[in-house]
Amino acid sequence: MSARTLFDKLWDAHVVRELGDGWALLHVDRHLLHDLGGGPAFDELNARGLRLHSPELTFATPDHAVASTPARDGTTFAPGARLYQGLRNGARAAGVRFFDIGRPGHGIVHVMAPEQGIVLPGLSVVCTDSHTCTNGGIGALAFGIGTSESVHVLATQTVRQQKPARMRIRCDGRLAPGVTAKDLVLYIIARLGASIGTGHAIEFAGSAVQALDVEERLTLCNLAIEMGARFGLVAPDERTIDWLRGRPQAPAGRLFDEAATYWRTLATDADATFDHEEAIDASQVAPMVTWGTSPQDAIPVGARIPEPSAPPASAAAHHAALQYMGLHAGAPIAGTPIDWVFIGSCANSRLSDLRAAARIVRGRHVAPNVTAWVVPGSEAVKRAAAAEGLDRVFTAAGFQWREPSCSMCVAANGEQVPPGQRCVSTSNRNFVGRQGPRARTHLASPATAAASAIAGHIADPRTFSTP
Ligand SMILES: CC(C)[C@H](C(=O)O)[C@@H](O)C(=O)O
Ligand code: SF4
Repeated sequence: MSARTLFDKLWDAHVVRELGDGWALLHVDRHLLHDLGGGPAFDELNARGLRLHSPELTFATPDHAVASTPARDGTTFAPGARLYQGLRNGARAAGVRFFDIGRPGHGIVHVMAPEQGIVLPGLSVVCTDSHTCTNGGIGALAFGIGTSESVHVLATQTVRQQKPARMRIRCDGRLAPGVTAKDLVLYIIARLGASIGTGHAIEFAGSAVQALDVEERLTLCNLAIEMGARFGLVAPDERTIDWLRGRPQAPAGRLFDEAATYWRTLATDADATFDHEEAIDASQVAPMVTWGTSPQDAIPVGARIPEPSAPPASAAAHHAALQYMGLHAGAPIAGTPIDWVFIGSCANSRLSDLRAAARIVRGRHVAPNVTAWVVPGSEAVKRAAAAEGLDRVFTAAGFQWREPSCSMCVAANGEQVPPGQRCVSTSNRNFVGRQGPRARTHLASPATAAASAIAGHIADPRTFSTP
């Protein structure tokens, strides 16, 4: 067989039938359900008199519309109670594993699925959520689908999909100290634009990507959709294999070793070709922060807010973004006073993210003008962080330590940044109104968010010595 990319290998392994014009019917190995999509999909399945095809390949977790308040339950955020109950009842009736809040395994769907070993390299994974691409960080064929497609998956365990073009973004060189995967991906989006990946599956490769730990690769692929790509991928390697060994839903013993032997075959062949290639010098990346209302509006934290550039349409958008954000071109972004810090979301709420933030926070205090939250991405992250004492590091510094939820990333559970207020957020979208009506969002890494919480303004994490 001719040389193939990682993406080709994953795709080929799942084609049930070619449908013509680049379309294929794919087998789905893991169908993930969250509270916004899962209940409605079960309702439609039932209304159409269809039966769930493969309950053992379907996994449900409530994440978007549940409160993150300490001691919450599924109904604490009353408007989300129906979604929570719809998912729970639909899952129970259909015999689907439901990871209830407060129980081991619960969390933001894109955090708990790889963490639990539900998602593995080489598997196809779908969810009614655009950030399903996160799972590509361990070499899964993972992509977001719509609710009617989810009903199709429930009924048939297959999905119709058009094969995208293949892109490789090679990142070589070393990330400087204090620079993280979040900074790298914001840098890539700023450089190549928020639509560079449209119609493509992006493989992130090169020495800088190989040097990332697995959780950082999940962060990198999480933002593939913010460059327009429904698939982001990193080839599984020994780090991936070590990270997955012993996960609750992963195979064990000899079966794990056999699976790992297969995973080692998935990397792109040396002579495989891509439809589009880009190269990034990772040594040039600084801690990044966004100034505008698209993830591509990212600049180094030490830079000035850019002047609008031609053509006029983009200049108008630039002005609108500055106005929405209450900022002025030419001013330094660092030093901008803030009101909120949100450390959470499927981009940056894993244990390594909380450790990075805690390193800066330890022994310091949140500035009096700032309300700062830590929302761990899963029950397992929350418990592991607490076992290391990170919860106390944060609370002693004046942070709120909350329960796993999407929370203020999308404010679907009512947890909003108040109108006109400014938030440094470790999430992945800074769209108009994303964190609440008129809320102003600056995307950044956990270290930059932590440094900003302490400083009371947007701050460079490298200026904080860490003990
Ligand atoms: C609500 C959900 C469908 C949505 C998505 O698809 O990504 C959300 O998770 C988001 O991050 O905007
Ligand atoms: S944490 Fe944010 S980006 Fe991730 S699934 Fe939830 S709402 Fe979407």
